[in-house]
Amino acid sequence: MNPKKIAAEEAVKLVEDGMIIGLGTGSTAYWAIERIGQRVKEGLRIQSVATSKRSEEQARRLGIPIIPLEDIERIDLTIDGADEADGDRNLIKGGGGALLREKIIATHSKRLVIVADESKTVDTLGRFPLPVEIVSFGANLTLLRLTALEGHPHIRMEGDRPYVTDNGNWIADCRFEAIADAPRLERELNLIPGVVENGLFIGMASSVYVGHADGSVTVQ
Ligand SMILES: O=C[C@H](O)[C@H](O)[C@H](O)COP(=O)(O)O
Repeated sequence: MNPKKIAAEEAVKLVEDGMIIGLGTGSTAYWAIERIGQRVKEGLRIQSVATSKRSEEQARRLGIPIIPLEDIERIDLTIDGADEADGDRNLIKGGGGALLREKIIATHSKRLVIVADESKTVDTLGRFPLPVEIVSFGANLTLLRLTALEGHPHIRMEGDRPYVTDNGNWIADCRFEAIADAPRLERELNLIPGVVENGLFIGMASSVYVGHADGSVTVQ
């Protein structure tokens, strides 16, 4: 039993005919997209928007209808993964670099359902390095501000070059270890010029589907 797969497949039971679905990014959201693809082949009628180029390619390969964001006014349900989820369903996201598109889609979704295995559940957010998307211009100065917040930032690398997001930006991974006041940190980070968005998703998730090794799924 793959806990990520069973959590994702359970969440896909929420998808109904006529919905506009936000497709998440990552190794857990992957299974949700696969299952949605199967259901589309069986006759499910939905439209979707993707949170990354990777997920869009997967959806197109599976025949899931993708619509441009400019053409929609609502998203009914988004199913996405997370790097950490606390007991209040606050999240760290962006381990796969998709946080900006994910946050835009999540903000405009009537429901954000998170799918994860139990390794992602935590008491306090922050052990997973918090991804912060920054513009490359003046990145060294932006890093100084992140350091002043005790974020111990490191530019994410891909080989010997900075990793570049779907939006052409860089990611600074920040080690806060334990984030005592996540709403405040989210605001402080986004006030830094050069920061585009950060991976704290506070009060956004409607539910978290957690897959366990014994094949069960619990919903928080
Ligand atoms: O940028 C990536 C996303 O936020 C992912 O949803 C997150 O990193 C979790 O990915 P995974 O399911 O692969 O652990």
